[in-house]
Amino acid sequence: MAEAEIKKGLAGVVVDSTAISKVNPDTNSLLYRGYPVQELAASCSFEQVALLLWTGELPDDVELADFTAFERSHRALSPELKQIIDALPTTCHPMDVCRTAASVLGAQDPTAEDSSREANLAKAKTLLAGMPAVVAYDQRRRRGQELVEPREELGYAANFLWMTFGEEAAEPVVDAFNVSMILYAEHSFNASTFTARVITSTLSDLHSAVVGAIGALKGPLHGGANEAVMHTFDEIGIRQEETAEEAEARAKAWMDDALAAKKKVMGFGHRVYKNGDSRVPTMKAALDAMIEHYDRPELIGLYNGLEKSMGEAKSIKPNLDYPAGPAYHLMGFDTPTFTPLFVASRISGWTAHVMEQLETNALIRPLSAYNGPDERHLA
Ligand SMILES: CC(=O)SCCNC(=O)CCNC(=O)[C@H](O)C(C)(C)COP(=O)(O)OP(=O)(O)OC[C@H]1O[C@@H](n2cnc3c(N)ncnc32)[C@H](O)[C@@H]1OP(=O)(O)O
Ligand SMILES: O=C([O-])CC(=O)C(=O)O
Repeated sequence: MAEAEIKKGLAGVVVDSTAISKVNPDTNSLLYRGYPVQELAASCSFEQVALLLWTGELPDDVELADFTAFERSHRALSPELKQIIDALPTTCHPMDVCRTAASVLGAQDPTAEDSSREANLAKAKTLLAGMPAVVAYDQRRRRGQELVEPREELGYAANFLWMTFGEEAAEPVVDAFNVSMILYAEHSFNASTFTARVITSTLSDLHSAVVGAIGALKGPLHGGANEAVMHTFDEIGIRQEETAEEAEARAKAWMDDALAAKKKVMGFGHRVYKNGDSRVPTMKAALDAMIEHYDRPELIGLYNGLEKSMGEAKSIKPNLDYPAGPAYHLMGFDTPTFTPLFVASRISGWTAHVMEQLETNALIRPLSAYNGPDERHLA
């Protein structure tokens, strides 16, 4: 067999088609089912966007009301799942709790083995409705706080914040959180979605695909970067008494040192976008709103300092995780909770891909080039 060219990391390889989203690095745009993500973020709720991703169309009033009623009645953490979460050490990463919870929810679901589109859509809706309670409760128990029950009169974003903090969030915070959920929802064949599609391609079940996707998202080269951004801010040092200019100067110096030491700085760079991530301007605007709301100008100084230095030294632009990290910090989330927030959102995209994969399934099984020892024999 002729030697095949190896495409490390599948970079530049088109493995299948999708109608769910279009990432276009040339125009720096992202469409969900044809709609620019910025327009969706400006006008829609996360619930509407999830339905769009799953069904291909934005819901009409009746469809939205049906889903809203379903979502609001499936938010509570079951006593069994709560007990399992309580048994996990608080030293484990919250992504481990998410992964475990998704697996438990699969094991508890009587329709888990039914991979019809109808059953998978119902499972996707149930998972999306149930994950906020897992993420919120896990952060609370680590702080020694009690479970907060969901409130049916609140929308998804407002209720998520309510269950996490036990108080009603201000409107600008709910809006910024809703925007982040929409921006994180879907991004074509990224590593976690591809993982979900690989698992689905074996005709395994939807929950298994989501569990695998959570594992793939955890790494700092993917979803884990939103936490890593905050670790960078912490390493530079957040000094509330500082002006934005003072913070910017320290951040620039930190970045210069980091790049001189050939460090990879999380929150920058992207496999597909080489000219800036299409979602960053919208998330940056949400971060700006949070900075204003909480009156924390020093954080924008850190943000600008890192971005400028990276841009000047390497022309590498921030990705979505860069503004999302400090925005979640300002909202009050603990840093290790950031990637679970990404999970809660991306469940919509992952499950849409599971359903799409099954429509025209082919087992995903690439080839490898062997570079081990030549054939040899025992004695
Ligand atoms: C929501 C998301 O998942 S978005 C992605 C989140 N991930 C991160 O923020 C992690 C940091 N970024 C990175 O590691 C990379 O940019 C990736 C993995 C996202 C994309 O990487 P790839 O397309 O594989 O590019 P690769 O890692 O080969 O980088 C190309 C060059 O840019 C440099 N580079 C890329 N990103 C960074 C970075 N964040 N910091 C410093 N240098 C970087 C690389 O060192 C490399 O330089 P070299 O050619 O001199 O060796
Ligand atoms: O597309 C990617 O490789 C990573 C990403 O930005 C995402 O999953 O949102």
